[in-house]
Amino acid sequence: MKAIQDCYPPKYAHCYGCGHGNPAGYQLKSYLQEGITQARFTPGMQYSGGVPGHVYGGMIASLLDCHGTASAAAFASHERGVAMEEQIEPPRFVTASLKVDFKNPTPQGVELLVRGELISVEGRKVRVALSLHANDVVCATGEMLAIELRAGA
Ligand SMILES: CCCCCCCC(=O)SCCNC(=O)CCNC(=O)[C@H](O)C(C)(C)COP(=O)(O)OP(=O)(O)OC[C@H]1O[C@@H](n2cnc3c(N)ncnc32)[C@H](O)[C@@H]1OP(=O)(O)O
Repeated sequence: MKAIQDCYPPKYAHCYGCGHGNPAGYQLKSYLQEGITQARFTPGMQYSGGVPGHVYGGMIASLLDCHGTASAAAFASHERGVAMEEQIEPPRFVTASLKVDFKNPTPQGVELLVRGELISVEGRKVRVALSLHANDVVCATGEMLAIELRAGA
């Protein structure tokens, strides 16, 4: 299955979160399956938080950020009855607002699961509920408002 981010036009390949053309970035890949989006990522040990063995909060927020905008694009496409990979110029979303709740420490050295569920699509505005899991424990939850870029942006 093609990742949502792999459907973006080449000009977005530099994205720190997901760009395949950014060797210093995460190169995150998100997938929409049965109404839920998922991505898996293991942060390097350099993303240590202040407490030894815990992942830095900003890293967690950035995973939710990139996965959330990819989710918004996939959910909006699905609502319009067309898959991401079927479009020459699929919709692109940026984060207008991202709220993160840190529920439990996120352990380092563990593969993290990031999930997204659609809350609503309202014109160019898509709201996504996000969560980040480690070893089946919910470490963070979030809510994003993503806005679709206008044509030509
Ligand atoms: C393309 C590759 C993207 C990769 C994504 C990776 C994830 C990211 O890191 S994105 C980077 C961080 N985000 C940004 O830099 C975005 C900066 N902000 C902007 O560019 C603009 O404010 C933008 C595009 C979000 C909205 O601007 P614009 O297109 O002019 O829309 P605008 O008319 O102001 O707002 C549209 C609607 O959204 C609402 N809205 C906009 N911002 C917010 C907000 N922060 N909170 C609540 N509502 C908002 C407006 O009220 C409006 O609602 P309605 O249609 O009901 O009146």
